[in-house]
Amino acid sequence: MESYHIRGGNRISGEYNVKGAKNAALPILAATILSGAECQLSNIPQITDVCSMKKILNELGCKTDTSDETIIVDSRELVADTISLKRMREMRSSVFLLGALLGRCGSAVISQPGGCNIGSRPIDLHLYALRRLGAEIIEKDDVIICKASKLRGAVIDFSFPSVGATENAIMAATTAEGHTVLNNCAMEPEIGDLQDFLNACGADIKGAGTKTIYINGCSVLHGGNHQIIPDRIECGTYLAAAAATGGELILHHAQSRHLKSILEKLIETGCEVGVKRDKIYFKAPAKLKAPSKIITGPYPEFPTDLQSPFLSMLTLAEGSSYVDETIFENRFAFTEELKRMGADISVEENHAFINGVKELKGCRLSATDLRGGASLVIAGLMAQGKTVIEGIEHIERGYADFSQTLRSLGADIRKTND
Ligand SMILES: CC(=O)N[C@H]1[C@@H](OP(=O)(O)OP(=O)(O)OC[C@H]2O[C@@H](n3ccc(=O)[nH]c3=O)[C@H](O)[C@@H]2O)O[C@H](CO)[C@@H](O)[C@@H]1O
Ligand SMILES: C=C(OP(=O)(O)O)C(=O)O
Repeated sequence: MESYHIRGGNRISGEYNVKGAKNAALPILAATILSGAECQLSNIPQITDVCSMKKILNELGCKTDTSDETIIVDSRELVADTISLKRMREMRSSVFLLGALLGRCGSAVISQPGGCNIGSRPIDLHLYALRRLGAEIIEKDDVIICKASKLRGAVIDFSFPSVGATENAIMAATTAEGHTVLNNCAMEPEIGDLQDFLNACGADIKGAGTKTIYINGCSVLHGGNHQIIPDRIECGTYLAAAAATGGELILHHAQSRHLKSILEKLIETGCEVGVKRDKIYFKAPAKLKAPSKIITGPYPEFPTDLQSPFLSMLTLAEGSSYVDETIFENRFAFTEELKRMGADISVEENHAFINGVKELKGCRLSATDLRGGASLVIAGLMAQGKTVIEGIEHIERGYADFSQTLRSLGADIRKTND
């Protein structure tokens, strides 16, 4: 079983090239199916979720050719419309195959997607949108069978701005007959990236990044080239690690306009932040101050994916910090592990109260989800003595070369197989 061994106390300092966004790369890889042609995607992060998505594409008949951070997907010949239970369970993003397959061949057979254990994560909004576009959906035992002899444009009103449901609806509507209007959409930058990729393949989509998206269906797409946007969550995680350890960072290929709520919180804790084109210059004080309450919410509010790294970072801050998690009902599980290190945290429903303590003690910890896992690594970097983190497969779903990157930035961390 692989684990990270960390000896705390070193600062996270240096320079880093931010990788492509996991949450943009995964739906866009699925969307290559809609093109029915060859697409070249660059700035693809080398993470295990991308490997899982490539396996699914291959099993459906797509040919993939990978070199470093570029993938060419040739989706001319599809041989299947069914995703196995095993592949569906590997990651949440397997659900994107639903919109892509329906749009391409009018049928898809899937099951409930797996992924991080951070809440119940139903897919009712995805299914609602696809039904509005004319899909017939039968849910039987573990299997979800979707069919549409013809998808037709529709007005779709989301009751909540779900990121994944917005993306699945965009994919299915891209090749539907007629116009689609999506209301109360999620506005995350990764949705804009999906729009840009599909438009590069000949789609007619406008409005991503706002609450309303307009799609003129077109029967045939062509191949296209696209560069994935930088990962704002990876960027925020390394900033939290530097802030937690009194470090200094220069991040290259960053998109600071996607990081507004994050940089504002870091400035409140006493960090200095400078931005020049695609670079972020960052310097943390010796001791952080507790910021005003962190409340997660749909973009542009504070991202739920950075709630845990920030909470971890605040365990040694001066004063009391408050965090409200409004997106996922089970995203404080990692705080139990932080408490074993000596953190003073109490959780009531979706509120966490953190009283800054003088030190954390190294411990043997277990990661149970991606961002919670990254936050345990941050705690290990801050702690006295040695921390061992198990369950690192969760972390490597979303961070490329996590331990090597942290080591190159000064951490005493090693990955072992014991
Ligand atoms: C691959 C990807 O992009 N993952 C991101 C995406 O996940 P994901 O697309 O799963 O997140 P959603 O925006 O859909 O989920 C937000 C909330 O809506 C609920 N919901 C969602 C869909 C649905 O059909 N019914 C329903 O009730 C969820 O349970 C959750 O409480 O956005 C989340 C919120 O920013 C991020 O944490 C994830 O990193
Ligand atoms: C929850 C996350 O991802 P996913 O939706 O892929 O499970 C995440 O990136 O923090």
